[in-house]
Amino acid sequence: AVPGPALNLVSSLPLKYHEFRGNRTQYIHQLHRTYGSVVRLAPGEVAFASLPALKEIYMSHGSGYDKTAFYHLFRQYGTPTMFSTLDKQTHSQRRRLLADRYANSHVLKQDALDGIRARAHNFTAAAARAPNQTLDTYIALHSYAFDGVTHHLFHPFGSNALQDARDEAVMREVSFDNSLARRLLEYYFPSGLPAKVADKLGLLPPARSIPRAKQIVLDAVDTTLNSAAEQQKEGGPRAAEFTLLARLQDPALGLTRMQMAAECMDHMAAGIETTGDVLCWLMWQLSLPSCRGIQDRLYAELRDNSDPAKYDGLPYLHAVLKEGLRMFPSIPMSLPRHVPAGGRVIDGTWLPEGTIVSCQPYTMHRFEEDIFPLPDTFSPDRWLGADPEKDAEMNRRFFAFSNGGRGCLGKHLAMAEMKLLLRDVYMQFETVLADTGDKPADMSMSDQIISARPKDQTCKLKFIPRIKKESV
Ligand code: HEM
Repeated sequence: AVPGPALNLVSSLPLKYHEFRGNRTQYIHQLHRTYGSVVRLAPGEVAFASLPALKEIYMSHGSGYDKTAFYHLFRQYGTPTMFSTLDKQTHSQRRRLLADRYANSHVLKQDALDGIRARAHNFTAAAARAPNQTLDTYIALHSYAFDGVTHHLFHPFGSNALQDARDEAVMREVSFDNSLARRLLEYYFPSGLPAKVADKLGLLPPARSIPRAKQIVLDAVDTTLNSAAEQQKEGGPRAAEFTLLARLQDPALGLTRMQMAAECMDHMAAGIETTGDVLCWLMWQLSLPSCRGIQDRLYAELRDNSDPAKYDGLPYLHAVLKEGLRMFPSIPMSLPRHVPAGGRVIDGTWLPEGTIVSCQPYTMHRFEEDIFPLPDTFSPDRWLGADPEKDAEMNRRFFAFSNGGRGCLGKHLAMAEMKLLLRDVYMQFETVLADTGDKPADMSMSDQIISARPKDQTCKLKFIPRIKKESV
């Protein structure tokens, strides 16, 4: 039998209780710490925290095991997307058509990268002019992520949330969504009855409502479709060649207007929370007094390599970001998959077909302490070791972007965005926690549907210019 609390063998209530409280990831992590690398979550659901299980579930047979119906929650405009597709074949057909838009060589193309650089510049400009040098980095980083991803999706129709309050309001609509409980109810009770009852009793926050975000995407799709219909009038508005939208509109793909919009919307959502949250946690961590030495070392590396083209090959910057992704993976929670027909043995445990199985990045990055010693300590040095075998062991367990055929498509874009931002910030500023006189913000994890965010959704940091400081 799979180890775990006796109650979990007969009831899914303990798991659901923690899900509704936004605490699924920590609950599963604690179960692993108590029961080991395989634990029973609920009658038909088991979690793993080992490399053989990760490989089997996510990397075997092409794309690994099929996704569960949980992913239907990610349909956009009521239309399936690549991410929400359960069936492997349909998924891989779509992925093959879109993958080159996110290849590293494509992300690094000048037009694509210049837009991200401009947004990183907007961020440091906002920090430089912030009253009392203090910026709510939660807001500014989510604006940055929004601007960066929409540049890649549909430039010149991308957002400018760092400079334009109307666009910032769109980012807020998406990032401050509070519909976790309602969406879980939809998933567990598709009939909709419990949600209706809870509504009547005033127990639920409003349904997810992102009308302005939906409109931004539809406007971009429609503007370019109309101009295509007018035989691509010279100078008429159209999506830049490097964008996802330009690819989606290729007539050879045969996609409908709503399919294009749904795919763009999905990638937009995938690119705001994830990148914004990792950067927010990481900059908060770096701003703690204990990390002052880390900031100084990062600054020294950036100052000695000031050529902007070199940002990608800087070992310490890379190690700092990797450690941020290890400790604060913005999709920390278990990624559910079904055991295929006939059942399977996963890391020595036989499970019948249909069992929901998963690994979670949060635990994969902490559980095996011989691989990740002092797992709750922020230590970029662990990624700079001289032992290639040890590095390989850590990298095999690195799961922030998932792995295999359904792993993150946008990871090169995300890495470029995060490195460019960190480079620009830490070359110019030292950051410290702002002394606002308020109670410090709660930065602990609050699980949403698949992603997690800092609980209070605010993070005020003070940006002290390096040059001024050095010349004092
Ligand atoms: C730090 C930033 C990011 C992190 C940590 C992250 C993480 C992940 C993870 C863990 C998955 C797999 C989820 C699952 O199986 O349920 C995923 C999928 C995906 N991500 Fe990201 N992501 C990030 C940024 C981005 C960005 C900027 C984009 C750009 C559009 C993006 C686009 C996607 C897409 C399209 C998928 C679905 C791939 C598929 O179904 O084949 N992500 N991401």
